[in-house]
Amino acid sequence: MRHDRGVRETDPDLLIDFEDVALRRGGNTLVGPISWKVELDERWVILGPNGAGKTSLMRMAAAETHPSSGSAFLLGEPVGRTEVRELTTRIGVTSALLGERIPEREIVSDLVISAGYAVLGRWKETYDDVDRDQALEMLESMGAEHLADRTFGTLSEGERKRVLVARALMINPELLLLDEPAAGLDLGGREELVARLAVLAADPDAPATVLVTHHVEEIPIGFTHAMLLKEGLVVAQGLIEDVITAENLSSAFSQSIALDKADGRFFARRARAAGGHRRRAE
Ligand SMILES: Nc1ncnc2c1ncn2[C@@H]1O[C@H](COP(=O)(O)OP(=O)(O)OP(=O)(O)O)[C@@H](O)[C@H]1O
Repeated sequence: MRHDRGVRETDPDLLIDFEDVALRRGGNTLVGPISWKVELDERWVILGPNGAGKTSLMRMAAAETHPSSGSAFLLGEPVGRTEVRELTTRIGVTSALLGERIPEREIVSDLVISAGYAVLGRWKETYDDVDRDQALEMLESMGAEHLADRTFGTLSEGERKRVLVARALMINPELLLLDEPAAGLDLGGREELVARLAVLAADPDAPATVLVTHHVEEIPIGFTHAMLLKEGLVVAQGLIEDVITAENLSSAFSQSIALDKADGRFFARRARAAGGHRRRAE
C-alpha cells in the first residue's frame, strides 16, 4: 500500500511486512532481498540449509538489527523510525544465544517471570502472586510447570527449550519468534516440543508465530505457511502445502529429496537414485 507521496504504508493486520529487505555486513549479503508478509493468525516455518540466512532474517524480524536496504514494518510500525524498545517489548523471542546467556543458578519460575520485567526495563527483588500465577500458566502451556522450582542449570536440553518458549510467551507477545527451538533435542524431547507447539498453533489467542528449523520433521501440526531459503534468497514461500514439496526441498537442499506426510507431519529423506539397484545387479 502506498499513499500519494510515494511513502509506503502497511496493513494493520500485518505483523511483519518486509519489502525487498536485505541485510549486509562487510560487503556480503547475509539475506535478501526478500519480501515477506505475516498476518495476525499465521504460523510460519522458515526452513533452509546451514548459512541460508534464517537467523539473519529472524534478527530483523525481532527488531534486533535493522535492514541494510528495503522497507520494513514490524507490528504496524516502520522499522528505523520507531523506538526499538517499543517493538521488542511486543515480540517474544527464543534462540540458542538467549539460552546460553542464562545463569545456571537462575530459578525457572523467576526466569519466566523476569521476562516481563526485563522487556519493561524494570527489576524487582520479589515478584507478586499474579506474576507467579502467570509464569506457572505459561510453564504449564509448555508442559513444564513441574520444573518451576528447579534451577536452569539442572534442566535437560528439552526442558530448557520448553522453559524458554514459556519465557517468550510471558510478555504476551503479538509475535513469537522461535529460532531452532528443537535443535539438540533427542527424539522424545523433539516430539514433546513439537506437540506443545502444535497446541499453541491451534490456539486462536496465541500470537502469530515464526519457527526456524532445518528439519521438516520439526514442523508442528497447524502451521499454516512456510518459507524455504537458500543462499539468502527465497526458493518458495506461501501456504505450507504448496511450499513443503519434494521439488522445493530438493532445490533448497541441492539434492534429490523424497517427502512423506503422515498424521499432518512431514518426513524427508534423500531420494534413492532411480534404478540404482537394477544398475548394480546388471
Ligand atoms: N556478521 C556477519 N558478517 C559476515 N557474514 C555473516 C555475519 N553473520 C552471518 N554471516 C553469514 O551470513 C550467512 C547467513 O547466516 P545465518 O546465520 O543467517 O544463516 P542460517 O540459515 O541461520 O544458518 P544456520 O542454519 O547454520 O544457523 C552465512 O553465510 C553466515 O556465515
